[in-house]
Amino acid sequence: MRVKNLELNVALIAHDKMKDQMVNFCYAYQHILRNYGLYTTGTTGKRIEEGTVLSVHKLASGPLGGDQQIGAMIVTEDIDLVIFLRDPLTPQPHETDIQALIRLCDVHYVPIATNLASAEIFVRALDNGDLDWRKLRKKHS
Ligand SMILES: O=C(CO)COP(=O)(O)O
Repeated sequence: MRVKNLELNVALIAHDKMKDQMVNFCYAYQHILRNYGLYTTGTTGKRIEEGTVLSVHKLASGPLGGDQQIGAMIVTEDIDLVIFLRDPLTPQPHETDIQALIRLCDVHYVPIATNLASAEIFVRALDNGDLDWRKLRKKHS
């Protein structure tokens, strides 16, 4: 049996048109995701909890500052992987917050998947232990 690993935390965020995709993704990988601390923007988290067995920590809704709250957690090394299913075809009122979040991932060496194809690879990598190096980074931060 796998020991629950709360040392690594995953952020899950989806724009409105991508929320069904996010719920389906979380449903398919809930056996992996349930082993990690899960942090979401507000509406994404609500949808994930309605559609899966997962419990998540819900922050503010994205347009109201949720992306910035996740960004602050990245700065303190409290987020180790970001799955952000962005809608590339719809302008967002908080585009600057979105860009800031992506930038902080690059600053702090946090892997970020912005579409389903990369999300699947990353979640399997997480399960394989490929992101365990993040624990060392947290330890020394
Ligand atoms: O807008 C978002 C990310 O930029 C997502 O926010 P919600 O999960 O609250 O819809």
